[in-house]
Amino acid sequence: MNFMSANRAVLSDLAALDCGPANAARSMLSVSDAVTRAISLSRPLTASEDLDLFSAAGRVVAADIRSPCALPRFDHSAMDGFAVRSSDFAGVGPWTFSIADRVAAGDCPSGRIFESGEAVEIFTGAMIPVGFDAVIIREKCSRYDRQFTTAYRPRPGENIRKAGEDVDHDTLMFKAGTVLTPHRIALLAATGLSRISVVRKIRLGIITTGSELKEPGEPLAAGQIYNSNRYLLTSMLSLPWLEVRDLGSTPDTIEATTDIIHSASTDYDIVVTSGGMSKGGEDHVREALTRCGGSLGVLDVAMRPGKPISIGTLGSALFIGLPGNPMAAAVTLDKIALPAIRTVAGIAYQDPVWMPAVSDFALRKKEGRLEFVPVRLRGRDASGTPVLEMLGRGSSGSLSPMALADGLAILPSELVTVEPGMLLRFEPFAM
Ligand SMILES: Nc1nc2c(c(=O)[nH]1)N[C@H]1C(S)=C(S)[C@@H](COP(=O)(O)OP(=O)(O)OC[C@H]3O[C@@H](n4cnc5c(N)ncnc54)[C@H](O)[C@@H]3O)O[C@H]1N2
Ligand code: MOO
Repeated sequence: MNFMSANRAVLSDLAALDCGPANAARSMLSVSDAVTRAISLSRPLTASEDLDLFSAAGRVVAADIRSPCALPRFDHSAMDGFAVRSSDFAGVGPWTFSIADRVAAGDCPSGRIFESGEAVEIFTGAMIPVGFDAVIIREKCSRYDRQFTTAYRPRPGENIRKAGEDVDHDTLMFKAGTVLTPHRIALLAATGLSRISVVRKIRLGIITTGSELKEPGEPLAAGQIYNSNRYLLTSMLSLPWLEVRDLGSTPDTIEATTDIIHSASTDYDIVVTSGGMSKGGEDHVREALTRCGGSLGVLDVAMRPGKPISIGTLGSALFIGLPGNPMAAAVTLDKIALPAIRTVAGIAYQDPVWMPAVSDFALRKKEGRLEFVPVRLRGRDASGTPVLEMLGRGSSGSLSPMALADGLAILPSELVTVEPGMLLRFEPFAM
């Protein structure tokens, strides 16, 4: 792929950047095929529970929700001022009105029919009394006791929020699978709904594998390291609709790995492992999964980092085997495994948020692998496009590039050289 076609490709969808493995690696899946397959292996959970609005925040809607009423519920004033009839503004102003009543938010207007030349003092949020079709803000009026004068002619409808202009009665507000963000919870509250049927929390167990692993705080012997993936994965999966259980760490033996995967298989909707995915004599996860009756549908993906990512099934659970290298674990969890995990919760697939950005770096890469590079935003170029600074690419065992990055630059699989000034797809981290 040359410079110009790379610049064009960045603006199309991921599949266009992701032509998959080159000849040398035909057995590998492209990233987009891996995501599609991972999603197809995931069975959406049907169990639900009814929760109050506080508890439902961040959870996934289990069944379509229609509005039980219109919003606003009634025509009301958007400003403090005077409710008037636009037909009372004949000829040339100023015009004088008598103040015949007063309505504040929460009041029910008297229902009396007002005469021409009468106005009602009104406050933000108050119901518009029958017969009035505009509100003049009080700053445009001079008040003298029970009268006011104004030189301002309002438009019909001015400063009136109409019933139903936000939401109509009985419209589909949220489809099943919608995540209840704060704004959505507020909308439900405004309609008066107090209990919501949400998908029961997905039970997800995390197993870290590796004889070299110790926990932070423990003494380290030569050759040992601290288990950082346990904390990485638990924090990345700290989502309101997931119930994550840390199932601990296991040494690199086929027996221990089989035992822990077997015991997780009945209690969890999703089992995630880290490490032991490649093909060395110390990597037992794939064999252990087979011994537990599981199978893999995603196996070896044309990406860097994270090639050994594997996804399959384990009884009725979804199985996700992440590579042990920390950066590979983070990228594969985010890009391949999370779409599958979200599918189990009933959340529809969404393309990652991205923007075009300009590289300030040069590098050579292997053809045939979609590459994810940790980058930091470093201002904007003369045309206002964000500029990306590369933060290390060498080792998927490194943690600091990811820790310092604002997101990932995506290097198309066909690309072999990145040059400064090249337009790249930048996917920011969700902070
Ligand atoms: N002969 C081959 N060797 C490797 C291949 C290959 O295709 N052929 N693939 C390489 C790639 S790519 C990756 S990624 C890794 C994946 O390895 P595993 O999933 O088997 O992971 P481990 O070997 O167990 O560990 C790799 C690395 O990461 C460290 N690690 C593991 N778990 C943790 C943890 N919980 N916290 C912190 N660090 C962890 C581990 O100590 C190793 O340094 O395989 C390559 N090799
Ligand atoms: O996926 Mo590995 O992450 O290339 O080291």
